[in-house]
Amino acid sequence: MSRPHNGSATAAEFPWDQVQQLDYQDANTGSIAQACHAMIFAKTEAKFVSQLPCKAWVLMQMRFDGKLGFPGGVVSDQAIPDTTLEDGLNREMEEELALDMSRFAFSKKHYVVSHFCPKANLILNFYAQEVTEQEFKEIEGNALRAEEYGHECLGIVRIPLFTLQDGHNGLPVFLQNQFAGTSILQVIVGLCTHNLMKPDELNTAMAVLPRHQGYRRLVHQAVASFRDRQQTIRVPDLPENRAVAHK
Ligand SMILES: O=c1[nH]cnc2c1ncn2[C@H]1C[C@H](O)[C@@H](COP(=O)(O)OP(=O)(O)O)O1
Repeated sequence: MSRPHNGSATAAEFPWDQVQQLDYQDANTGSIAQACHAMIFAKTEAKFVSQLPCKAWVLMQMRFDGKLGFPGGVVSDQAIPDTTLEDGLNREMEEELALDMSRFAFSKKHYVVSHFCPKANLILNFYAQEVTEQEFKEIEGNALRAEEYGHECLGIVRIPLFTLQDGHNGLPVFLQNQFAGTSILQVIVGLCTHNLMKPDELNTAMAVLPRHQGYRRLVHQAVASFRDRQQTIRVPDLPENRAVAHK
């Protein structure tokens, strides 16, 4: 299978490129593997030590390899094939989180963005689903009883979406962990597309990611394409968007 279509092929400067989503069968008939991962989050009024707004609880996991990542996995290598990408994602969510499919099944409406890694010949599809605070706590609790808990998933973590007064501890420090695949990019894209990160916070995040400056272009692309698909979702005022608007 040839390289997936990409609006701006500048992969040389960065190992990942945004691509249009292929369907499950396309991946299975070619040599490209596909993975799906998902962000589950709940907006909250809760405050950290009664002062700092938490904004949202965002679920990630400590993986078996010591890296942080979202629940999910490869969906194109199954002995019994999944029918769709979302079937594959939901199968992974049941295995890793024991997610109740009667209430929280992922579908196309939760799709956010896809990136292709030519080196690994792998497409990484990303989804996000908002739940209530009560549901979030339930999902966290259930995850301890999941089949993969203690194996592929060594723990459930929440992203600290606040920065302490020193301007460093909190989100900036969290972002310096090791992340699997594109998951650090997905964190930022997920927060921006779902209005959980303001432009100044995005700039702080980018400043602490010197190894990942290529993500700035990809965050901009991902937010723009998400906005095109979901007209009703307000797009954060990214610096790049302002530059485009002023042209
Ligand atoms: O959360 C993630 N976001 C993006 N890419 C990820 C994430 N977690 C892992 N990865 C990358 C790294 C691996 O190359 C593949 C497969 O991921 P994994 O979840 O380990 O899948 P399997 O358990 O092997 O099915 O994606």
